[in-house]
Amino acid sequence: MNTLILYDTVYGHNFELGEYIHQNLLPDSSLLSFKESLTVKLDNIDLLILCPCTSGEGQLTVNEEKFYNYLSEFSLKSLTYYIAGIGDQNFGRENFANAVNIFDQRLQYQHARQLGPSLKIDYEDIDNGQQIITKKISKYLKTRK
Ligand SMILES: Cc1cc2nc3c(=O)[nH]c(=O)nc-3n(C[C@H](O)[C@H](O)[C@H](O)COP(=O)(O)O)c2cc1C
Repeated sequence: MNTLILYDTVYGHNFELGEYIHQNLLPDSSLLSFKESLTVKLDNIDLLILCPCTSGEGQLTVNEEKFYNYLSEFSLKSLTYYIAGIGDQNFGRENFANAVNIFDQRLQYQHARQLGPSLKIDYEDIDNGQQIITKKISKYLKTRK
């Protein structure tokens, strides 16, 4: 299985989340920043995990936006994806970790398959988020065997 984990980060939380998934759940995956992702041929990826950072008022970062546009170059019908992004609830319900929603809508629009419901994690509740992710991905890996 060809697995790619992408993150963007300002303060490090989403990088650490990507690293957690990489080290503990998907050790054979590649872990890259969104900035490094624009040369990856997504046709060759089976499982895409996104740990996006939310910036501005519920917006993508510049590098996430580039990747968002890059997605349209590919047919993603055989891609499975999972999105888990850390944000800050103090930015309000509409804006909280909204990068997760933006990518979810885009990937659904391109008919990619969801591994499980996308997850928004508050930066003060990361341990709980990691537990949910661990359960989801472990279950998925068992069903693939
Ligand atoms: C300028 C700025 C704008 C932000 N806007 C949002 C936002 O709209 N929604 C949100 O959930 N978090 C927002 N955040 C908070 C970050 O998403 C949050 O701190 C998160 O932990 C950052 O992830 P990181 O540690 O990977 O950089 C913003 C942070 C900054 C500095």
